[in-house]
Amino acid sequence: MTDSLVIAGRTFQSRLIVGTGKYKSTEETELALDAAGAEIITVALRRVDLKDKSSGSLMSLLTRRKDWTLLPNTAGCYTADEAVRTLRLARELGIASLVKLEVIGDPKTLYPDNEQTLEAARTLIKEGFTVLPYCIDDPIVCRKLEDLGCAAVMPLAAPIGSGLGIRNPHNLAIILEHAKVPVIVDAGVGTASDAAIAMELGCHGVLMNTAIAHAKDPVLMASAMKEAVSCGRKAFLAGRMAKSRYANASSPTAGVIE
Ligand SMILES: CC(=O)[C@@H](O)[C@H](O)COP(=O)(O)O
Repeated sequence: MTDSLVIAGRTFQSRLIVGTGKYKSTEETELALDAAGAEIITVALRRVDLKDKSSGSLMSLLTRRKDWTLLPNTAGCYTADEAVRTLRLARELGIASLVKLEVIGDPKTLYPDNEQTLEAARTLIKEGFTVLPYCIDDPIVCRKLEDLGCAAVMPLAAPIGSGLGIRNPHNLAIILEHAKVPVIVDAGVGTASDAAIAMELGCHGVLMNTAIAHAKDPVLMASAMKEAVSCGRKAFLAGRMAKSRYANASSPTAGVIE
């Protein structure tokens, strides 16, 4: 059975999107990303030297791995204007037009600024970018982003780097009920069960960085995340049994021969 993630007409086999920050070395980054089986790799435009393709640099790895789809992101941008300018620059350097829009509202929570995110999305979409916005887990903001033409919505599970896991499964369920574009949980995943829960809820993918990069063994955690996303997706497709307050014997008594 083929069960692919489709974003703006592009098909991906992996539903796990991973970041490239916080690793100890470029070698460790590559090993972890391979263990995650990720096809879409996000890179913070403001945190890497895009022109440094020297041996051992992150850009040399990202340029070499033609099998990865780069998802440049605007981490560290606090206004729509900054985010738009950052992505225009990346486009001039030939980095893909599929982009992760991240406009941060404050450095302590790293929560997104809704107004600025909407404004930046509007401009970028007009300019032909395919926009995947990081956003709050608010069904209204997600609907507005979708209405603007975003190719997916990426509500957070919890604050970036917090590892707190899915804080509001009910909001995610409402977002999923109404969205016609993929819903990708982005940020705050701490361990494999968080990723599985997101997928069991029906999310179309999970984006994460810190849970893998800051695990004691990032490569092992990356492979755990790969399996968790896949298991969660299978459980969602299989459809969970109904919950019941009372027991229901595994060997039914009806028809038992006395
Ligand atoms: C890499 C990236 O894009 C982060 O800004 C993202 O939101 C991941 O967050 P975590 O580090 O909490 O997984």
